[in-house]
Amino acid sequence: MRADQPEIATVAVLGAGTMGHGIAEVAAIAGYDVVLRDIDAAIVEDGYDEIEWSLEKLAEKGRLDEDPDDVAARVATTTDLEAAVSDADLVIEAGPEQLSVKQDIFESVDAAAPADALLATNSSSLSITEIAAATERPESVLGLHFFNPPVKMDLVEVIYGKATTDETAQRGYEFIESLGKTPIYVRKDVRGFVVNSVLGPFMSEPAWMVSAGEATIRQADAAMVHERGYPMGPFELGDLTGIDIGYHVRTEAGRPVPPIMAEKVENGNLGRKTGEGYYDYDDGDGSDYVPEDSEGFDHRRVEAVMANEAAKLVGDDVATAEAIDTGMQLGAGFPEGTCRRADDIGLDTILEKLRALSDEHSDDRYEPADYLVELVEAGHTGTEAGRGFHEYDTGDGLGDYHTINWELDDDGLLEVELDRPSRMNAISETLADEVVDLLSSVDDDEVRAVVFEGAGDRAFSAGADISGFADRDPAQTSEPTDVFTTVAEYPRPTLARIDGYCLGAGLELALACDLRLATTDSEFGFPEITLGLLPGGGGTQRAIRMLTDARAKELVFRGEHISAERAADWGLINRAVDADEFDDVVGEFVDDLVSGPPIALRKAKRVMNEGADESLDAGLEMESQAFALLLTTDDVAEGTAAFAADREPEFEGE
Ligand SMILES: C/C=C/C(=O)SCCNC(=O)CCNC(=O)[C@H](O)C(C)(C)COP(=O)(O)OP(=O)(O)OC[C@H]1O[C@@H](n2cnc3c(N)ncnc32)[C@H](O)[C@@H]1OP(=O)(O)O
Repeated sequence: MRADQPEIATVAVLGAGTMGHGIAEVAAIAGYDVVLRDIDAAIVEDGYDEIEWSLEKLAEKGRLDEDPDDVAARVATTTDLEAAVSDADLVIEAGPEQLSVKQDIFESVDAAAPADALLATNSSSLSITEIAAATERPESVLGLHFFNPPVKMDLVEVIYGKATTDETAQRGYEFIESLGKTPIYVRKDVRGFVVNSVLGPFMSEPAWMVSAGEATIRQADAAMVHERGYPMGPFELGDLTGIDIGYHVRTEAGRPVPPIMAEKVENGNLGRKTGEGYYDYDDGDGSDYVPEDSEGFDHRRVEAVMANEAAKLVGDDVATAEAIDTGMQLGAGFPEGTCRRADDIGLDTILEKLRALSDEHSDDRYEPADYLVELVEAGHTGTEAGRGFHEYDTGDGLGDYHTINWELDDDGLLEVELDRPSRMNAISETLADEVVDLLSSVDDDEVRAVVFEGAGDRAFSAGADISGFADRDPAQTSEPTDVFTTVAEYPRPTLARIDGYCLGAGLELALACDLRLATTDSEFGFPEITLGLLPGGGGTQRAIRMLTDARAKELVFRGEHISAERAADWGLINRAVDADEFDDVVGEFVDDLVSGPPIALRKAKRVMNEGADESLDAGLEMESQAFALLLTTDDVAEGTAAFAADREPEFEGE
């Protein structure tokens, strides 16, 4: 931010509908003074009531740090546009999706808002450049595209219009970060921005296939959900968002409309809102596809067209591959980013598929993006090649991981963050592999202790990633206990720092650690039984050894959550601590672990873990051998000397 630009303190939100009041609410939660404006007093009051209702709900769920009344008190309401924006540092327009309406609003805002205010539109489909043209200061206008509902959705696209300056975009980006949300830059004003551009083929390609009799609706939905792990099928999603919406987007862009889509719109079958769309919700069972319907669907075709769209965006400098992947995960709930998935499939395979489709159908939409061709010609064909859209670790360990973050500090503390907050840090195969890779590659001699934690403020981890679970072939599923065994056997003390849900495989990971500390708001459980499974990552065995028989079986058989207090009372965790003391308590534990004698800690861990499965005599024998060995170490000399001198010992692990 330039020195002459004001800190954002006051935000004016124009439009009190679903998006407007949602944006006003998240801004108020983040501490901004907000003015919510709409043309009609009743609409503004409805919007304000929705904010109050939503804040109460957040407070009930323990997801608000303040009293809801105090947050709501930061939102003022008005119908006077000039009054709303005259003191605003940031104006966010969230009116109807009509260019002329938005241009009228921006013209008025331009006349009334301070000269240095940032002017944003929440448009999801209109041109930022054309909206900005209604002002005398298009350089200060940008898109801030929140997703619905803003309170729940983490992603915001920060979009440049043609004249938007870097300073303007950066101020918008930093504002979004200050809301605790995740911004991605969309550096050119392209139709659909990033998320809707890539989501387009997810919905339209299956529609072309069904229109041509190459697939059925249920087959496509079942395959994309149960085989490829998407949260919804393309037709199910079309019914939810409204088939007419996709239809209008395509016609306005001058793009052909798949016949099945056109037919539905002509017949007024627009989806859930009309009771019938691709599925019948009034007289039928709605989206009633089952996993078995998926057989034979060419999902590669859909994913190839999506990857091609992503390649166009990267090649045209609209967005980076990282931004696209973040956008698709947080904005569309995809299990992984489109670029990352394309890299896993292999960009050469994707290119081949597009060329084959192009030969077969001679349609522009299969024309490979220049950037995709360049990557393949340069040998950057994806994960296996070490580089594709992204760069990959080539097997020599300690790479830049995708689903975990890690840091090894000078004291030897290795912090590992499970980083899939939009999926409650669910443990995917990739995440499990990355933890194993990290622990096997890091130099043990430099590590004195390991702390695992979950990203975000909702979960340590809500378990194994359930997406596509039902359809997974057991023979193809990698050994689920690998990661848990690696953690359990890691030769340094490990600690799980738990704040939020700790369920299923998440709890199994925590149980594989030596120590577990949790905030009192955390919840524990093995819900696997409710899915027809059992805790398959060592959970049954560790729980039965750690708890009484009755308690372990209660956890596994009932699948219920238990509170952190009960978990501590049962001995499942070491402590349940109030949130405001949590960091201090974790710090005290960690200090002891990283400053303790490394060899003695390593031996103690091993003797205790292995001895527990042996007879008492065998365990005592292991203990006495370890004790004798420790007597020969420098650390013992240091420990006893420090005791005699009444000072803190400095153990070197020698
Ligand atoms: C061998 C080991 C096997 C296992 O571990 S099996 C898995 C066992 N775990 C579970 O069954 C827990 C599943 N999750 C839940 O029950 C709920 O979530 C919570 C109670 C943890 C939280 O509920 P709420 O506050 O309503 O949040 P939300 O909308 O359900 O979750 C936010 C997003 O996170 C995704 N998610 C949550 N858990 C998982 C998971 N385990 N695998 C994959 N995704 C998960 C959701 O789907 C959703 O995503 P979207 O926002 O796109 O709808």
